[in-house]
Amino acid sequence: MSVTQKDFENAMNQVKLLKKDPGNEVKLKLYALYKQATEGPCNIPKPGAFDFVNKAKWDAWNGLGSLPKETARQNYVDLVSSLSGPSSESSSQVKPGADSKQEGYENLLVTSEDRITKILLNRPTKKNAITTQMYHEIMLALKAASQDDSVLTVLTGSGDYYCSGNDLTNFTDIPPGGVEEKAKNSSFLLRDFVNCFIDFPKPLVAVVNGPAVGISVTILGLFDIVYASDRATFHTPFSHLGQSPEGCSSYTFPKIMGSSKAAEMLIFGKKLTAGEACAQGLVTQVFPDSTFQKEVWTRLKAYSKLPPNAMRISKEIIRKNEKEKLHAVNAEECNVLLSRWQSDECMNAVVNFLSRKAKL
Ligand SMILES: CCCCCCCCCC/C=C\CC(=O)SCCNC(=O)CCNC(=O)[C@H](O)C(C)(C)COP(=O)(O)OP(=O)(O)OC[C@H]1O[C@@H](n2cnc3c(N)ncnc32)[C@H](O)[C@@H]1OP(=O)(O)O
Repeated sequence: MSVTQKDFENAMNQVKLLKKDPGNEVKLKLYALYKQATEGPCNIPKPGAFDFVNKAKWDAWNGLGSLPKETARQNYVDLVSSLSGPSSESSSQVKPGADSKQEGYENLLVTSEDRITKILLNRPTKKNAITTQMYHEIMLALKAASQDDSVLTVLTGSGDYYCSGNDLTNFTDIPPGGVEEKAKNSSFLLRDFVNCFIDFPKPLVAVVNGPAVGISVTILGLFDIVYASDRATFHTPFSHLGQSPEGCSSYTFPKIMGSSKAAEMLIFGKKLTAGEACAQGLVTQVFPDSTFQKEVWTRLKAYSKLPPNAMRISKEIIRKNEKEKLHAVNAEECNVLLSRWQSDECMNAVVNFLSRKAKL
């Protein structure tokens, strides 16, 4: 059976999550198959003999001759699957039954207990800022949660923050194709990431244990319930960062809180307290921090005993008329960001953040 574009994309994501370095020879094979699958036969001039790295890459790609794109795609998927082996396979599968902890994620802790799958952002020293790898891990965890035996899925953070948004060092890892290539890849990544939330089939709950920034705030409009500690704050400083709204917030926020309140947050970066966010409908309920975990988990355990099919079908009917619109909004927001990320305003803001400690 031939592989689909989705299989190919999944394989690309798997490569980023490989625990063991597969070695240069395999990496060259992967590179060559990827280029052949996406661009066809080698179409760039042969690098000079002393340009060792690019020459090795060129040799590997050129060596595939006129291998059809479809076959290259198939070979790429097969190679990745042989590298992933059973351990990484199991990392994206939730074992049915109680109390299982899934291995294989670097900055997430995914557990399944009492029919609830909990995805914990687990990078507390960086306030749970989301690295490129974490975007992929969260997508894999959501995919696994959508297929496991749990009936509710929870996203929460470890330490004092819920999440400080996109890790701003994601801007520093510029590939040979330059900022434009990085921006394009990031735009696809962001689109896929947000799509996973739009399409998630089970009730999805955010347990906002502390301050939330950027994308961790905007995607809240795609959750079914948002519980917040009274320590939590909600901040979307997009203009300060030379960026623009994502996570479908340009559509969900005005709908949830009205256009002027949404503008204060999304254009002017007004930070809301948990109480304010609740009054504006972004948060379902606020709990005192001292009893937050106990009260929330007691409530969620009770909800998890409700008939799962009824909950899933109710979610589907509540959301289905919006899905097409949300996908269109997501695509448009990612497209706008593609040029925002290449703007001076954005670059300067990122440089300011990254150099702030050096200035102290
Ligand atoms: C062209 C390339 C495009 C690439 C794009 C990739 C895909 C993008 C998808 C876009 C999606 C989303 C947009 C957003 O989310 S915008 C919001 C981004 N977040 C921020 O602006 C927050 C930045 N952080 C802060 O303002 C502060 O750190 C804080 C969260 C208010 C906490 O302040 P604090 O004083 O209490 O703690 P601090 O010492 O600053 O932080 C502790 C360590 O954590 C590091 N850290 C915190 N947040 C981030 C972050 N977002 N990115 C990277 N690092 C972060 C901080 O640097 C400290 O580290 P260290 O101890 O100095 O090593």
